[in-house]
Amino acid sequence: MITVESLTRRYAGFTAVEDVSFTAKPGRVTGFLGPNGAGKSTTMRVMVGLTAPTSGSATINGERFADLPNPGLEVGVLLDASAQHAGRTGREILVIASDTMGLPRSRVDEMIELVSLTPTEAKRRVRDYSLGMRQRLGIATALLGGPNALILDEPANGLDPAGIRWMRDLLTGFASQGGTVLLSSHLLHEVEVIADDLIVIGNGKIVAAGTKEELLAAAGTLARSTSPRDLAHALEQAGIPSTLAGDGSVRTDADATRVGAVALTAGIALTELRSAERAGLEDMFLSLTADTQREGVAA
Ligand SMILES: Nc1ncnc2c1ncn2[C@@H]1O[C@H](COP(=O)(O)OP(=O)(O)OP(=O)(O)O)[C@@H](O)[C@H]1O
Repeated sequence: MITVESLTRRYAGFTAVEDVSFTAKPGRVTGFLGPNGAGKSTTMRVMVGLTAPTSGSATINGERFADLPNPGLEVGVLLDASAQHAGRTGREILVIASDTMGLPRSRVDEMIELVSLTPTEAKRRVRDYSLGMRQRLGIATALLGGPNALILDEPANGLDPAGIRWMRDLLTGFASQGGTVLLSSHLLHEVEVIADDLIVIGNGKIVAAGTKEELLAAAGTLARSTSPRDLAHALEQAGIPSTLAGDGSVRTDADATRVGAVALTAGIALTELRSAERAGLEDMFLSLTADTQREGVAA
């Protein structure tokens, strides 16, 4: 279990993270989403003791990272795959990490095999690794100590399609065995497939948190009609706010039954009426973070 409580981090008058609270639960993959500069990395850095909080706390299995006697046995961390020592070979990096944690050397070869680095690649210096190979090495390091929690910043970064599929299976498998996975990613399709729970942050504050089903269901209802303006008007008359999208669809937070009833009363034929859930995570993300997007995108 990863718990963040009332976490605030300020830099010289600038608030990067403000009063952020959430939990990532065992047995679940939690996706941590937000536009560039929203505060994801800062929050994750506080979790693993790389940045001190201005106030509030982050704990892993009830303990602050700095208080864990052998942190690698409790939590696997991958924040920046390119931050590994470039002059060392992949194998050397794993050997050093394994010795530091007091693990048998056999773990190193197990991990190299697990992340599908070939023995030749493992003997190559990290400076000559591709981004995807660094990412695999980072995952190997994170899993080395057999932790029950993982904190991963953009783990799919640089992976090829087969690598992304492999990462997905690895993380869902880890969670299905009771592990806690917290991952940040800008690959919304990937998060939509893999995550059970979602935390959305914008401008340093949590803008939404819940299960994926809850958050996507909260997208409301989508209706189409041959006369969408009349439908939007009828909804407005019934006290139901709606938006008329450029593609002629009418969206509202009201449930489908109410929208259907209003259309029937107004004598408007609907050509489509469904939960807007299918709009997907990308639409939800853009609408939730519209105020905090640099591009000012609206859903
Ligand atoms: N050491 C620092 N000094 C000053 N400001 C910082 C520092 N570290 C982060 N920030 C600022 O805090 C804000 C949050 O940054 P953070 O890296 O946490 O965002 P992020 O959500 O991880 O973004 P991205 O998706 O681009 O990785 C940004 O405005 C960033 O410039």
